[in-house]
Amino acid sequence: MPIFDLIVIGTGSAGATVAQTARKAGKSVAIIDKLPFGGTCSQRGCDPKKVLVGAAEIVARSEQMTGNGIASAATINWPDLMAFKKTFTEPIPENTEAKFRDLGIQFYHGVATFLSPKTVRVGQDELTADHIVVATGQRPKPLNIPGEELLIDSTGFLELSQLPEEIVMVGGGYIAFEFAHIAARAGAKVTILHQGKRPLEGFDADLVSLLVKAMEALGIRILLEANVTAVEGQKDRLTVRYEQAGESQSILTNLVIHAAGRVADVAELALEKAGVKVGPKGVAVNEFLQSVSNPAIYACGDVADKGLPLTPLASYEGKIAINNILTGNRQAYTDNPTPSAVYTIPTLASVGLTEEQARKQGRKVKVTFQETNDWYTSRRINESFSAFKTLVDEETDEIVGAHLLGSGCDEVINLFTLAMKHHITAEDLRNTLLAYPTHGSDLSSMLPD
Ligand SMILES: Cc1cc2nc3c(=O)[nH]c(=O)nc-3n(C[C@H](O)[C@H](O)[C@H](O)COP(=O)(O)OP(=O)(O)OC[C@H]3O[C@@H](n4cnc5c(N)ncnc54)[C@H](O)[C@@H]3O)c2cc1C
Ligand SMILES: NC(=O)c1ccc[n+]([C@@H]2O[C@H](COP(=O)([O-])OP(=O)(O)OC[C@H]3O[C@@H](n4cnc5c(N)ncnc54)[C@H](O)[C@@H]3O)[C@@H](O)[C@H]2O)c1
Repeated sequence: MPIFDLIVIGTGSAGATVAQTARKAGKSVAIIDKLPFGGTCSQRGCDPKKVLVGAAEIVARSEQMTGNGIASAATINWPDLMAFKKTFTEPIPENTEAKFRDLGIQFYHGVATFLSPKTVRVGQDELTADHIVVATGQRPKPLNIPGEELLIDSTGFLELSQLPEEIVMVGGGYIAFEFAHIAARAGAKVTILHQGKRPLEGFDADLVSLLVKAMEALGIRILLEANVTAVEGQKDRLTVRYEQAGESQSILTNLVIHAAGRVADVAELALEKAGVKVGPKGVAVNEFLQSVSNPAIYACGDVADKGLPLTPLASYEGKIAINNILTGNRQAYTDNPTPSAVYTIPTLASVGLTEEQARKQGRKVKVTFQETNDWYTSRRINESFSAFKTLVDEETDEIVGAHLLGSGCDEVINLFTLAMKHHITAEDLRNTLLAYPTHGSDLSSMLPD
């Protein structure tokens, strides 16, 4: 039985960070993945998604400017766009494998399953190690409805060779909103069926309602408190059945996409054989990202029950987990300001507390909210929906939350994050010179005097 210092399960942002750092520190390392190496972000998530968003932005920008110097709007050629996307995703597995080989990391393809607290099986191999890191990410949550097998998930959407005319998204979070914009800009008729009262629940309600208006102006239908009960039909002739306000309704469509959330991917791990406890949000870990029930096991990234399931956190947690394995639990997980963006057009971005959260916590904050479609940065590109909301602590003058809607706000949110992380006050920010005219130069006008 091969014996290692460390086994890592998962080759995504979290797992790869752990394996590479451990190997560079001289440890013998094995890494396992059931899918082509490289994880979600680079092959089935952030990166390919944003290639498609890039094309959708060109369509949106050219539509906005038609009649203002642009003769006609651009259109998307879906097969060409997918071919371009593949130039990013296809090299990933080979490049990842080559990196592991160069570093001397032993790699295994297949499903990892625990046999005991320190032993894992992959295919015919049984591997054992002093420490095992679970970095297996998330998978779409089961919907438990008849016809569930007729839906495709985000991975399926990012692989579509042709875009159908009509699409229904089940769910009202990141994936539903981002994919709805891509598909609509590529010419599809999109309906979002969301079970809750408001979509994108974690984001500022005022900005989300403006974003919803922007989507409706684009022709995207958003149905709220709509509970999908079944999907029927075959191939590209599907009926989605749902209940809304006590009434049974249905929609005929060509494609139904699962965008109703993701859960920790622990199904095949047999974690009970390793004595590893799992909570509703994933593997239960302490502040050192160590399993609360088996000290030989650590978990990081989307599969761990700490932090949000976002790429920057997966790598951050990977670094913490491996530092703790190498040095004996010295680095506690701390909540950093974590920016997040929804790549719709206009983009929605957020960091820190929402107004609702600040009020619940009893924080005394100055709240500044304004629609900015008449600001130069929006008018220059003829953007109709843009706004911001900032929250500044009344006593310390530090920013506790920033919420932005509009072009460029996925970059501007990083300036707010820097200010929050390094305790730069609103006054200091207002007095910082920033290149003009840029989206960033709007920052000082978003802060109270
Ligand atoms: C469509 C989509 C778009 C996204 N867009 C963004 C974005 O714009 N920005 C952002 O910050 N985040 C985004 N995310 C989230 C981001 O992709 C994840 O937070 C990040 O990839 C998590 O990394 P990870 O290493 O924890 O897991 P992953 O990258 O998911 O890696 C886990 C790996 O473990 C493997 N695995 C699972 N179980 C087993 C097993 N039993 N045996 C062997 N291998 C196993 C899987 O095959 C997978 O390769 C997006 C996610 C999706 C789905
Ligand atoms: N830009 C980004 O950073 C980005 C983009 C995509 C995904 N992600 C990550 O991936 C995760 C998964 O994305 P997601 O959009 O699937 O999940 P999500 O949690 O963002 O949204 C799922 C939504 O679907 C709703 N829902 C749940 N069950 C439903 C049902 N049966 N019918 C209708 N609606 C239902 C939920 O209330 C929720 O609003 C996210 O939490 C995020 O962390 C990030």
